[in-house]
Amino acid sequence: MAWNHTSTVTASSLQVPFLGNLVESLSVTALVILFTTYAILYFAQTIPLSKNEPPIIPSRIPFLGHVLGMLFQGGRYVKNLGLQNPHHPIFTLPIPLSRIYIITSPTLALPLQRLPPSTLSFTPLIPNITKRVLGLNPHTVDVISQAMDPLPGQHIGFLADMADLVKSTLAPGEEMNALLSRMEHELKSLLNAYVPPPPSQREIDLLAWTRNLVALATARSLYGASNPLEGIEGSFWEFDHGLGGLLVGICPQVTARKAYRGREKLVQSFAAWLRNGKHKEADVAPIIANRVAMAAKHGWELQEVARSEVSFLFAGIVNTATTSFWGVLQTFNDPKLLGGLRAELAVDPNSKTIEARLRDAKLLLEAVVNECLRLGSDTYSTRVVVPKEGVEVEVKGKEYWFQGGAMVQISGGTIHASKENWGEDAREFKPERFLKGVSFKNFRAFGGGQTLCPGRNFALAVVRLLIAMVVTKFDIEVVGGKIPEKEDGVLPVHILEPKERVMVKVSVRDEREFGDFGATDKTSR
Ligand code: HEM
Repeated sequence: MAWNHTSTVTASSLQVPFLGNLVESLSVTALVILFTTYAILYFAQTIPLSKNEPPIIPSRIPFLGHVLGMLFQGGRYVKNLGLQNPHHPIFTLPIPLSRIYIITSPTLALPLQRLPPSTLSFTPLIPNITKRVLGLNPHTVDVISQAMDPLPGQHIGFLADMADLVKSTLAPGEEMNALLSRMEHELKSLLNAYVPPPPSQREIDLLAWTRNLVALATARSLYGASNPLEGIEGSFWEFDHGLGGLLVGICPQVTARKAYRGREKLVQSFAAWLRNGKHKEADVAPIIANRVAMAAKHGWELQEVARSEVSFLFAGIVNTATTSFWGVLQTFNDPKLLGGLRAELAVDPNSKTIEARLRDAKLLLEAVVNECLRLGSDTYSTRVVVPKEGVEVEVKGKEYWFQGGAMVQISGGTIHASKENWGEDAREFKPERFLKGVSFKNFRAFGGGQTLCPGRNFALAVVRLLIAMVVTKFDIEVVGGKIPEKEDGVLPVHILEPKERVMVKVSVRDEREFGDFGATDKTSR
C-alpha cells in the first residue's frame, strides 16, 4: 500500500510540470487567439463600407456593443453617444450584419427627412411593427403592405389613404376646431365634477390624475359617450407600459404578458363597440366614422379594425397626457411661473371664458408646453435605406453613403439636450427661452418629414387647455416640492415619464364651474 501510494505520488508528481506547462501554453495560445480575434473584430467594425459612409463609432464589444447598449440603456444610450460626439453630426453604429446611422444635427436632419420615400422611408417598417404591437393577422398585414409609398397618380394603398384622412382632419380648420370643442367640453365636465379627496387622504398621484383626465376626455370626444375605453382604462395603461415587449415580439403572451392581456381586452371592447354599430351614433367624431369606413373599404375584418382603433386612441392619449402632467407639475412647482400664467389667463376682463383667455393670451402657456416637450421628448425619427444596393446622397454639399436596408435615425434626444442648439442651460426647464424666439429646426417632439405627427396642432391646443383649466380652478401643492428626473432608460416611444411618482395635494381655488365663467366674471370680479 505504502509503495503503491508512494509510486502514485511519484508518478503524478512527475506529470505535474508537464501538465502545468501544457495548460500554461494552452492558455497563452487561447489568450493569443482571443486577443487576435478581438483585435480583428474591433478593426473590422471600424472599416467603412464605402468611402463616403458617415464616420464610424466603434464599440468596445465589436458589433454587439451598441446593440447591448440600446437594449440595456434604452434611448439614453444613443442620446449620450450623440452628446459625447458633437463633432460628428452624423455617425455610423456598426451592428451585426447591418448599420444604424445616427443624425444629431438638425441641419442634416431637415434635408435627409425630405428625401423621397424611394430613398429613405419609414413605411417599410410599418407592417412588421404593427403586426407585433397590435397583433394584426396576416391578411391585414398584407393589405397594409400594398402601395405604401405611392407616387402621384399611382394606386393608393391603405396606409397612404388613412394618413391623408387623419392629416386633413387634424389640420387647423373647421374639423379640428369641432374636435377641440368636444375635447374642451369633456375636460370641463371632468374638472367641474372633480372633487379633491378629503384632507385626511389628500395626496394624489399627479401622473395618474392627468392620464385619467386626458384618457377619458379623448375617448369621449372621439368615440362618444358609450366609448369602448370606459371602465377598462387600466388595460390601456398596461398596454402602453409593455409596448417595448410587444415590439420585441418574442412570445409576447409570456414576455409581455400584461401588455398583451391589456391590448386584447381593449380589442375585445372595441370589437363589441363596432359590432353593436356604436360607431354610427351621433356623438362619435366624424374622423372615427371615416376611419372605420376606410378600413372596411380596404377589406379589413371587424376585429382588425378594432386593433387599428386601439392604436389611434393610443396616439391620441399617451403623449398628450404625459405632456400635460409635466406642464402642470412645472407650473405649480414655480410660484413665479404660476403667477405669470394666471396673470396671462386673466388679461381681458371683458371676455373671461377659458377659450377667450386662451385665444387672447397664450404666449407663456405656449412656452411652458414647448419647453415640457423639448425636455420630455427623446423621440427618434426612423427611416430605412430603401435601395438594396445602398445609396449615396448629397446633403449640404457633402456626399453620404448609406447601406441598403440599414436604419437611419434622427436623434431627437440629442438635438433637444445639445448645448450647441439650446445654450449652456440646455438641461434646465426655462420656458422663457421660447419667448425670446428659438429655431424650431431644433425642436423634434413631433418628429418630422414623412412621419411628422398629424395630431400636433390638436395636441398642443389640448395640453394648453388642460393646463389653463387646472391653473384657473385648482391650487396644487407638490409634495416634496421637487421635480423628479425623467426615466430615459426606456425605448423612447413617447414623452418620458418621471422616475418617481409625483404626489400632490389638490384643492379647489375657484368654486365656479367652467362654462359659467363668462357670466359670473363680469359681476363678481
Ligand atoms: C403632445 C402630444 C403628442 C406628441 C408629442 C406626439 C408625437 C408624435 C411623434 C413623435 C410621432 C412619430 C413621428 C416620427 O416617427 O417621426 C407621432 C405620430 C403620430 N401621431 Fe402624434 N403626438 C402627440 C399627440 C397626438 C394626437 C393628439 C394625435 C391624434 C389625435 C396624434 C396622432 C398621431 C398619429 C396618427 C401618428 C402616426 C403618423 C404616421 O405614422 O403617419 N398624435 N406623434
